Amino acid sequence: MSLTRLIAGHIRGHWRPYAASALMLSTIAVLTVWIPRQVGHVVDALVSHRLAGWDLVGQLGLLVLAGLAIYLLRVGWRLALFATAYELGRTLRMRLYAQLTRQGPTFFHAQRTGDLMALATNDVDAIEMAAGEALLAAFDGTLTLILVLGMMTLGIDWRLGLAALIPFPFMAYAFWRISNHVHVAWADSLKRFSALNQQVQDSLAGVRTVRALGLMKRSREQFGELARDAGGAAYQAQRWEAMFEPAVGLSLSAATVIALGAGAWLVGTNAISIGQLTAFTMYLGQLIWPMFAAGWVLSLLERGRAAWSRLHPVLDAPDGLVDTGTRDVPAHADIAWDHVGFQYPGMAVPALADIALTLAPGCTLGIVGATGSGKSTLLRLLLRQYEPTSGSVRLGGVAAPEIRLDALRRALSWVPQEPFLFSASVADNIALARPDATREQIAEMAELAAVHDDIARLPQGYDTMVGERGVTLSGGQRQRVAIARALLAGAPVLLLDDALSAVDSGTETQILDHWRELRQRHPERSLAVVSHRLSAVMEADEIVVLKQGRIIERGRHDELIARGGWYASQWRYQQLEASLDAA
Ligand SMILES: Nc1ncnc2c1ncn2[C@@H]1O[C@H](COP(=O)(O)OP(=O)(O)OP(=O)(O)O)[C@@H](O)[C@H]1O
Repeated sequence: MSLTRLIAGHIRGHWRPYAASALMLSTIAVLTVWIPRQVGHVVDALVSHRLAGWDLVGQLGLLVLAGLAIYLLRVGWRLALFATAYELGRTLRMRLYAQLTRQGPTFFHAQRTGDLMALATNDVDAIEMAAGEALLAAFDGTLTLILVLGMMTLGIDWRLGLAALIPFPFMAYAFWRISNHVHVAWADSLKRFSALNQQVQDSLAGVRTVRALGLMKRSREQFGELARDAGGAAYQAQRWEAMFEPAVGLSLSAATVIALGAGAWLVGTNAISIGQLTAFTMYLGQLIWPMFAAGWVLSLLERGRAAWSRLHPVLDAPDGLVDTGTRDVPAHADIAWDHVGFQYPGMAVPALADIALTLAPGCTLGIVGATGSGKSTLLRLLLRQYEPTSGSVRLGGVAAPEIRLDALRRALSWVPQEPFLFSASVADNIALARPDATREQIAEMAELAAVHDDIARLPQGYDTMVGERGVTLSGGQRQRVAIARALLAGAPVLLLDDALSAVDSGTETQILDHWRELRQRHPERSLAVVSHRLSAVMEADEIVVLKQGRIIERGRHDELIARGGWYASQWRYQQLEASLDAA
């Protein structure tokens, strides 16, 4: 879709404020061209001594009233129009936001965060300006131009009008050339602003690393370079924009010289009066606005077009995850990885190969293995963050893609190793999936996740703000808050993806004991635990050991110990480590 169609669609949906603005602008234009005519009449009447006393005051009063009306109408159209342009900005931002929430890892792989932020701010602003100020300035400018030219040629003298217009085709040509340059310059400027945004985002996210490695100087230099580039590109764009005004000035000066020369001759031959020549020169002055508006409108439209050409591919990107499913997750469903294989895009070797595994309701599955062996990927396929390359994931016999995404997500509570806390209170963070939960329910889940005492020690307890704008919780506290959040969501399946890695083993045991107590109340709930620490899975109904994407050992804890393989040696090693720690 082009920018024109986007704006046309917006106008159709919001025709009332646009129509009101157009009406007000038309009235302004008529009053504006009426003023020089009135001044011309007054001048002629004064020259011929026909106007004096209260008549003069009355005529001048009309001029003042016209000026006042113009002022009020200008305020009116701005208010009506900007409100609807902001509405377009809001709609675009909502579309962008919705698009971002629908996308999967592949999309975010291809898009840089800084770019996306720039789209939501700078680019949407530019489109807003094109749909607001640019559009109405175009309307107003064109209307004023037609009326003023009409008054100059038909209302005063067509020969004088035509003579005065000689410089304008040159100006139109100059405008066309300048606007081409403006387009290229603004596209470049928006791109460089994105790069700058990305650098700010990276530096903020990695500020501690930058400092720890003593890279401040290099980081400052990099930033300086990008800031210079962005500033330089914006300056370049402004320089081209600045060319519009001299082009207008030059044309008008030439037109005024022609008008005065030809006008003097016409007055001399009595073809027009002095009052008419006065009005004519005032009309010439009034041409400044349409000319200036033309330059301004072109530059705003170019800016809008450059922004739209960056924004619309993102808005139109196909959904990362197509929700084709129509079915619910069957009650008491077992989860099966049915000979699943998976390879990450662009990777040479598969992350998982021929995984056949079942998690029955009420059971616990432990997933262990060396780092990079595919443990997290197993859960990601169940969550449909990626689709298997071969085989399928099934819930109660139904293939995951046949299940509606919202139903699938309701059935699974996932806690990643690095959970995200939003800038909100601890209570709100826990109640994310159940905003209507009572404080008692929230506290109960926090107790189960062994984080209640930590929260009680925070300055405002459960009301303490956390996340970007609040207190910083430790990695272990964040993990436990996320576990409380998942428990409160109450999904039938809990997935802990190394989600106990930052808590000590005593707390880990406590949380897993609490989980077993909770399961007495909800015997159908199941749990899948990915962990490096084997103590987290030793009670599981089945433990699988992964190596390079394949299951190399499986069974219960005792069976695996008896087997004497990777699990048994890892267990011995971890036991030894724990006893050394305790000593
Ligand atoms: N987004 C990705 N793109 C490409 N390759 C990936 C991606 N995520 C993981 N991998 C690769 O897939 C393999 C399995 O990764 P996975 O995260 O499932 O392992 P893991 O056993 O959970 O590791 P860890 O214990 O370190 O968390 C690894 O070789 C990893 O490098």
